[in-house]
Amino acid sequence: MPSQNVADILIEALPYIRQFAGSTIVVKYGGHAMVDEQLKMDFARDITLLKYIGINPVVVHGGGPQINEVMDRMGIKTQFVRGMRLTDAETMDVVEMVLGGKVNKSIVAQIAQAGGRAVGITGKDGGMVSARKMTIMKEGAGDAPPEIIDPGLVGEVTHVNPDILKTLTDRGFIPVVAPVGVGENGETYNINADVVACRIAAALGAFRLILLTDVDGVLDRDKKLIHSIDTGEVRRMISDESIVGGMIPKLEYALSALSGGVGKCHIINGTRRHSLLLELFTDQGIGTEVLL
Ligand SMILES: Nc1ncnc2c1ncn2[C@@H]1O[C@H](COP(=O)(O)OP(=O)(O)O)[C@@H](O)[C@H]1O
Ligand SMILES: CC(=O)N[C@@H](CCC(=O)OP(=O)(O)O)C(=O)O
Repeated sequence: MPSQNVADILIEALPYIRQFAGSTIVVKYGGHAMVDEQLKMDFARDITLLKYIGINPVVVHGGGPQINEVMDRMGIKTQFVRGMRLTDAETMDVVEMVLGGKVNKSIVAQIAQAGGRAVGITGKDGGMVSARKMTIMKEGAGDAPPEIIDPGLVGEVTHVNPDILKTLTDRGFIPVVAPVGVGENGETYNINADVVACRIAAALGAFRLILLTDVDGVLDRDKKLIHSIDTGEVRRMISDESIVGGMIPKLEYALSALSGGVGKCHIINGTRRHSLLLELFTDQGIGTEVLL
């Protein structure tokens, strides 16, 4: 079991630091990994540390549970299909306020407290994330044909222009991106954060893509961690429903990021202290590696 002490991790890290210097690492920070203030501060410190040692981290965050909490308070019902929140205009307003406002700015503030210089943006800034309306195919029960679902203002990414991210990282800033995109006619889209992280990682040709969630990685039916998973196994596990919900887009888009040129992709448990450093800087690594 790897140590959880930062100093110990760093001693083991030296050869990796040399290898990773100057490279870009995209970190998807899932809403379920934002458990408490201590863990959030640890995350901010780990991201800042990466920048200090010459790596360029780009944070793409979610905030699903944080949106749910506000929707609950407002008495608005919410529903997910295949890991996507059905998004009407009212929901879109809440999503944009929570993700682009509260969640984004609190990550920026915590990185600042840790000594880093973060800039919080959404996919709308600098024309970064272009999107169009997504349609969702839901498997029919038994022999029933698949159902086509209109998810409202849920977007699929059509294009990522990474210029703004490159400008920020080149100037020493840490970009923190909320997963909101813009359509051809200026309309706002709610995009699953895993999707945005994977597409940004591909657009940047990232060396690593790390998806932080609230489970140790992809688990089998006995809840045992799968250390590496490839396309065939992902397909099998989705069709026999041992992979469901938010894990579906995570894996599907992680695979497309790898085909898009990302070096390596790992799904790890962000509720474990310093999991990011343990993944990057230890031989054993943690979590699940996704392979083509
Ligand atoms: N086979 C599986 N292995 C691990 N987690 C799974 C699996 N199938 C579904 N999940 C669910 O996926 C969740 C992670 O996805 P999601 O809820 O979107 O998290 P995040 O907000 O971190 O992106 C896990 O908490 C778990 O409930
Ligand atoms: C379309 C869609 O589902 N968008 C997500 C965006 C936030 C997100 O992805 O957050 P997590 O990474 O914490 O799950 C949502 O509305 O919850």
